[in-house]
Amino acid sequence: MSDKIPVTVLTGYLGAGKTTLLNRILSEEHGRRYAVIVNEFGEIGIDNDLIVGADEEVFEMNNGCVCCTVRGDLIRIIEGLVKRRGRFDAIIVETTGLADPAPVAQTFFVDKDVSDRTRLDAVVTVADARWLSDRLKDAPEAKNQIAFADVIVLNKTDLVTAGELAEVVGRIRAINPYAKLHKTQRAAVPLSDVLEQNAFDLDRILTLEPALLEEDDAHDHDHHHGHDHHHEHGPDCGCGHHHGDDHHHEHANHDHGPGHSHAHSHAHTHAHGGGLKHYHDEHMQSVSIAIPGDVIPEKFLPWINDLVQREGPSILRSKGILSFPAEPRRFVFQGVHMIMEGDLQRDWKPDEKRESRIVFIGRDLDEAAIREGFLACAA
Ligand SMILES: Nc1nc2c(ncn2[C@@H]2O[C@H](COP(=O)(O)OP(=O)(O)OP(=O)(O)O)[C@@H](O)[C@H]2O)c(=O)[nH]1
Repeated sequence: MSDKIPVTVLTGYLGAGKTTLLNRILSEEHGRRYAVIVNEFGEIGIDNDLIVGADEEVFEMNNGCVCCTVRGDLIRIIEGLVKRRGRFDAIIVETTGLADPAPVAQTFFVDKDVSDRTRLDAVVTVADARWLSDRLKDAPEAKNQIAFADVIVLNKTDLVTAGELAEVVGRIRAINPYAKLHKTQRAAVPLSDVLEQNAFDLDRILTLEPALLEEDDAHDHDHHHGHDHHHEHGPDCGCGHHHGDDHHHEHANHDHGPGHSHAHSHAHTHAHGGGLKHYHDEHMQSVSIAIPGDVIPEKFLPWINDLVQREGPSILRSKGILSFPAEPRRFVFQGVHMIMEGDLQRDWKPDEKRESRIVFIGRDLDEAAIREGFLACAA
């Protein structure tokens, strides 16, 4: 593994329990030292006061909305931090409850100085079991935070019945079938389940359990399968903030034009055996396609580049592991909206089945076209 500093992006809707989790992280005896970067939206210093722990350094970014100003701020703070390497082992970025995690996540790919020194370890989303279902209906940023998550801490389970909890899990799985999900009270989750996950590590990018890809819900009730579904709708960055004309998203391609609309989830319920419910989310969906063998890089690379350029606003996350003919190494890529990176990584192991697999999480994806395009790259 690289000696890059791991960064955890902690997100979640207002009041979900981010500060509770952060306090737990900072007060537990884990022998690690964390630098914490807190993004405040408007209120100065409040979260800072709530955070316990003497050894940690807390940096605040008060310059407004995380999705607009932060890149520059975050880059400056991280550059300052890495110069003082040795005083801490890892970084946690807590974002405001209204933030789209995309620009924060992108910072770790886009900025060379930052990406040379740090690696995005995981996006951890804290969700409120009592209110999440409602917020998924009326708050696009809440949905984005779920869609982006590598780890979901489903908190405040004390406030719901078992049936309500199963329902909210079903709704989460309709949006993001891949994240690890932990149900908690007071964000009490073993820190080893939240920190240092390597969820974004290019070498372990597909943390998907193969079973998740099968149409089979027998193995674990948490592993509901997101049913792909598409629907015509304009692109929607979902950031939920109104932006002036004076800011630029260099590569991020957030569409704040007339197509900016709030996604409402009109969930359909399907009762399955055992009382489990599967929800379809008409706007947020996942597409996962596997080719049982090689793809041709000269076909695949132009195709994927073109796809993320064109569909970037609606693709929240993309990941893939590819097998190229006569190439002993695995080609691994990941992306956030239209920013994508990929390279050849470790060798395929002798006992590993060489296959090519891609996953997208996004809004209103044209699954049939994506599938057709990818299959056309098969060797
Ligand atoms: N009932 C219940 N309350 C909880 C739980 N976890 C946290 N809380 C309470 O929920 C409130 C919000 O928790 P915070 O940790 O401040 O949430 P946050 O996500 O940091 O909130 P913002 O900073 O406003 O976005 C606090 O009053 C917590 O004490 C839980 O599991 N059950």
